[in-house]
Amino acid sequence: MDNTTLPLHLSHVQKSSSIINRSHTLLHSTALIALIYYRIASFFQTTKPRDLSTTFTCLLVFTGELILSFLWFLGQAYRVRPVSRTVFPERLPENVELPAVDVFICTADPSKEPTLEVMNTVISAIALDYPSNKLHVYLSDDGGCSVTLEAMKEAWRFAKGYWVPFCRAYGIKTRCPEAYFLGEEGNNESSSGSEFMADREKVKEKYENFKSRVMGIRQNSVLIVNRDHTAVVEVINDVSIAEASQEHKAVEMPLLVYVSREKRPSLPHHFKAGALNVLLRVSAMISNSPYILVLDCDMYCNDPTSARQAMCFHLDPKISPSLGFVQFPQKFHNISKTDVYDSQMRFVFKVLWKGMDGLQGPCVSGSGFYIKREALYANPIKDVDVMELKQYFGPSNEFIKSFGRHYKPKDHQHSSSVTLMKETQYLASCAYENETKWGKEVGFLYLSLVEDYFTGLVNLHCKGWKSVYCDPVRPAFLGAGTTNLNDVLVQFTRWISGLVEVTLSRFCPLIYGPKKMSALQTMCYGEQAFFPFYFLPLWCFATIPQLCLLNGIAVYPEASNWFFMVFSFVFLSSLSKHIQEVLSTGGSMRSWINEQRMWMIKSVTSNLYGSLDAIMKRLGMREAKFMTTNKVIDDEQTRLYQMGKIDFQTSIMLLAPLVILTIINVVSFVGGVTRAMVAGKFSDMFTQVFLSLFIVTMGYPVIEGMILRKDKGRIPPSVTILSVLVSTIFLSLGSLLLSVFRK
Ligand SMILES: O=c1ccn([C@@H]2O[C@H](COP(=O)(O)OP(=O)(O)O[C@H]3O[C@H](CO)[C@@H](O)[C@H](O)[C@H]3O)[C@@H](O)[C@H]2O)c(=O)[nH]1
Ligand SMILES: [Mn+2]
Repeated sequence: MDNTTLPLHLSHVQKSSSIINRSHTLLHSTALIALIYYRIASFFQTTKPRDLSTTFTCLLVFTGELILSFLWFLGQAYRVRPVSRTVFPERLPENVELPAVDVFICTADPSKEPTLEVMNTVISAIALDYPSNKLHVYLSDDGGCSVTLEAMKEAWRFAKGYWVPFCRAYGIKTRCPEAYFLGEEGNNESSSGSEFMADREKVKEKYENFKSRVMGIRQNSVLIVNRDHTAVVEVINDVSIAEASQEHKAVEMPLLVYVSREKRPSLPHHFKAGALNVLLRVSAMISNSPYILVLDCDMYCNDPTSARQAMCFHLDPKISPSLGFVQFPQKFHNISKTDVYDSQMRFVFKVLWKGMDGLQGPCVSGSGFYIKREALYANPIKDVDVMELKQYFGPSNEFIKSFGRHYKPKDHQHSSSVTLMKETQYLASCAYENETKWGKEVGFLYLSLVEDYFTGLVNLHCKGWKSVYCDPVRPAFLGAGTTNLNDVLVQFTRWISGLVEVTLSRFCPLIYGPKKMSALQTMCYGEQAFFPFYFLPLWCFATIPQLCLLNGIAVYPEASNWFFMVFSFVFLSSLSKHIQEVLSTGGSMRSWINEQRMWMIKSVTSNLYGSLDAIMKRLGMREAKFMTTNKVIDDEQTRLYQMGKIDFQTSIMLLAPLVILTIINVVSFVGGVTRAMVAGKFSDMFTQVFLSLFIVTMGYPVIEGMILRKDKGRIPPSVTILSVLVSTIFLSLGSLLLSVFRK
C-alpha cells in the first residue's frame, strides 16, 4: 500500500469514559449544591439557635468543603474528553527525510546521581534507533565534575567499540546496557545463535570493564559539586579517542558533547531551566536540530524507536504547524508490586494527562518530551531587526545567525573548531543572559522550581502551541522513582513550592490563562495551581470534627436528617469515582488505597510545607533551593519498599503531622464510641465517628509503625512521645476554647 496516504497516527476519544465522567459530574455537582444549600441554610436557621462554638467550627468545616468542591470542579476538565493514541512509525518517510534531533540530558550532583547510571542514560540515547548523522547527544553537567567528563569518554569508547554495533547487528530492544544485562532480553532470544551468544558474552565483558573503569574514576576523585568554575564545552567524538583503539571499525556514531556551564557562587544559576537554556544556545552552534528530546539523567531510553514515534506527530502536516511537543509518560524501572508510595504517580500519567490530551495537550513533564526548538524561542524570530533580536537572545551574532540556518549533516567535522568552541563558551557563561529575555520570555522559564509546568503554561500552551501525549505499551523511557517516604515527600514539597510560586505570581493560570487558552485547559492548569492548598481542608477534616466529637458538638446533620444522605452521597460518590478511575486504567484496589493514603499523607505534610516555603520566598524571607532527588540505592530501604512497608525514616517535621493526626483520630474514635454506648445516642455524631474511623483505617500503617514494628523503618518512640504531647495539648486547649464560647 502507498505509505503517503496512510495516517502516521490515530487518536481515539474514550467514549465510554467520557459518558461515565459527564454523568458523574452532573450527579456529583447536584449533590454538592444541596450540601452547600444545607450549610448556608443552617447558619441562618432560627428554630434551633446555635452557640458560638458550633457556628465557628461549622464555618471551618464548611470552608474546607468549599475548597474541596472548588478543586473538584476544576478537576472535571480532565474528564470531559480523554483521548488515547496510536502511532505507525513504519509509515514514516525514508531516513534521509527525517529531521535532526538533539538530546539534552541534565545531571547536577555526582553524589546523588551515580555516574554509572548517568552514563547508561547517555549510552541509551547514543544508541537510539535514528540516523546517526541526525542525532546529537548533549550532557549538561551542573556538578562541574571532571569525573563526569572522564566517564563520558569511557562511555563513548564502549558505545562506539561494542555497544552500538552490537545493538544494530542484532536489533537489541533494550539499549541501556545495565538494563539489558540485568534483564531477560537476549537470554531467551529466539535468534540466539552461537555467534550471537559469543558476541553477547564479549560485549558483556567489555561492559564489565567499562563499569570498573567508571568506578575507578569515581574512587580516585572527590565527588563534590564545583560551584566556581568557567564554562567547559567538549565534543567527545574527537579523532584522538576514535583512533586510540584499533579494534574500532568504521561505526557511524551520533555526536556527543559535554557541557558544563560557568558557575559562580554569587550569581543565580536557575537550576535545571538554566542548564537547559545553556544547552539550547550551545547546541544551536553545533547541530541546531529542529527537535529536542529532554531527559533527566536517570531516565534512560527504553524503547529505541521513541524518536520515530514522536516524528509520527511532528511530521504530520495537519497538526505539525501548531504542535509544540510530544510528551511521553514518566515511568520507572524500580517500582515494586505494591508501590506503597505511589511512586509511579499513576493517576497523573494514566488519567490526568490523557484528559488534557483531548484538550490542548498535556503539560511539559520535565523529562521524556520531544519539543520543537522554534517553540522555545518564543515569537519574535521572523521579520525583526538584529538589534531587537539581541535584546531577546543576547549579543551573540553567531547564535542569531543560527535561526535561519538549516542543519547540514556534514557539519560534524567542523564541530570542534577553535572559534566555534570559543563562541560556545561565551554562550555558556554566567554573564551571557544579563539584560536579555532568557528565562523570562525565551527558553525554559526561571520564576518557578517546577520549570516544566511553568514553561509549558506560559511559553507553550498560552502562546497557542499544542501538545500530544504518547503512551505506548513499551515504556519509551524508564527512570529511578523515589522509593522511600523521605525522598517522596522532599521531592513533592519542592514541586508544591514551585506550583505555589506560580499561583502567587501574575501567571496564576486562572488569571493569566483564560484569554490565552480554552476554559477547560485553563481549568486543568488551575487545578494543579490550587492543588497545593489541599492541606487546608485535610488538616481541618482531621482535627475539627474530632475535637467537636469529644466535646459533644455535631458538625454534620444527624443520621435521621435528609441531608445526611447528601453528605453520604458526596463522600461515597467521590470515593467510587476514584476507584472506577483506578480500576479502569489497570490499577487494583491496592493501588486505590495507596493513592488515597499518599494523597492524604502528602496533603498534610508536603502541601503544607511547600506552600509555606513559597509564601516565604514571596515575602523575601527565603531563597529558592533545588534539592536534587536522591538516586542512590539503599539496600535496607529497598527491602522495605519491596515488602510494601512504609519506611518512616524521615525528618521529624515530615513525620510528626502524620503521627499527631493519627493519634487525634484514634482518641476521638474511641471517645465517640464510648459516648454512644454510655449516652445511647449515636445518630447525631455518626458522621464524625465514621470520619475518625476512616482516617484511622487509612492511617493504620502509622499505628503499626508506632506500636508493632521493630525494624529500622518504624516510627521512633521519641516522635511518638512528642506527638502524644502535642495531641494532648491540642485537644485540651481546643476543648477549653470551645467550652468558653458555649453557653
Ligand atoms: O541545578 C540543577 C538541578 C537539577 N538538575 C537536573 O534536573 C533533573 C531533575 O532533577 P531531580 O532531582 O531528578 O528532580 P525530580 O523531582 O526527580 O524531577 C522532576 O521534577 C523536576 C521539576 O522539579 C523536573 O525538571 C524533572 O524533569 C522531573 O523528573 C536531574 O536530571 C538533575 O540532574 C540540573 O541539571 N541542575
Ligand atoms: Mn528525578
